[in-house]
Amino acid sequence: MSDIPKIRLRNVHKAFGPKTVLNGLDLDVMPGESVVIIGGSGTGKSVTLKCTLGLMEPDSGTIEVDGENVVGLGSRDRERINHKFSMLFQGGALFDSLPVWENVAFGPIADKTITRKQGKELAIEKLAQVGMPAEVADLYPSELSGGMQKRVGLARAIAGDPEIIFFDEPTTGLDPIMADVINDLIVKVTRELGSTGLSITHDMASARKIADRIAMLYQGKIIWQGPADSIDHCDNPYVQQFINGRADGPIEMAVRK
Ligand SMILES: Nc1ncnc2c1ncn2[C@@H]1O[C@H](COP(=O)(O)OP(=O)(O)OP(=O)(O)O)[C@@H](O)[C@H]1O
Repeated sequence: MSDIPKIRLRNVHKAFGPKTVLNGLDLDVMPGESVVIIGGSGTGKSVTLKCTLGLMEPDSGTIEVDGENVVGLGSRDRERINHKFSMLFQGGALFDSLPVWENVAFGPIADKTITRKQGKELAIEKLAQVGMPAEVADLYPSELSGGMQKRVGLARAIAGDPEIIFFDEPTTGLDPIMADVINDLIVKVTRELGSTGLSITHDMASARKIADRIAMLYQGKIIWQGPADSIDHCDNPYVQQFINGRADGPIEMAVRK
């Protein structure tokens, strides 16, 4: 494993008007590692993801991908970096007007790296990887359940063999069993590809399952990080309050201030 992090955030700051959201955030994600950022609503998980993806510029700090600072890149360089990424969006973000196979193969077809015929073959192969039969390829997103849409979104996220996959609340809106199926699939497909994963979630069951390392975001910083299986034994009171879903604790006191 290389010593250079796949993703490295250093001293990242982001404010909206008077509201400071990220306040010196540091985080490393090593090649092939799966890191899950947890934290309460409005703590800046999405802002962190958007800054890393280049959808939002941090006010200061650096964000490196494979050792290259990507903050402030021009559009051509940004496109080059974005080719390393894919994302599983919270709502699936499928195009309703396109059949499943075109949704799955959308990126490679749009990039003109494959023909439409090859795209359909690729889609069927990727659908199989997420446990879906070939017949699903010709259905439309509206004909699928939420869990199936999520699987199609996952098939799309892996279609271009990305080096890094971002997962935005991958289990939101799913029942606990389907959520577990999706978590297992995330682990399976990222291992098969050898991809690096960066996810954000509130769902501790999901974090425990898909993370090698969990990082907790609070008041604009990572206040604790460690192996997923160590989180239950950590003595950080903020983490303990969050993972046990307690109303009382230091997090509530901070909100009351
Ligand atoms: N474009 C924006 N303009 C102004 N404020 C924003 C913008 N984007 C995010 N914020 C603010 O930044 C804070 C963090 O938002 P963010 O969406 O990152 O939280 P989150 O941790 O992902 O929350 P949730 O778990 O509820 O999705 C919020 O107070 C939000 O209102």
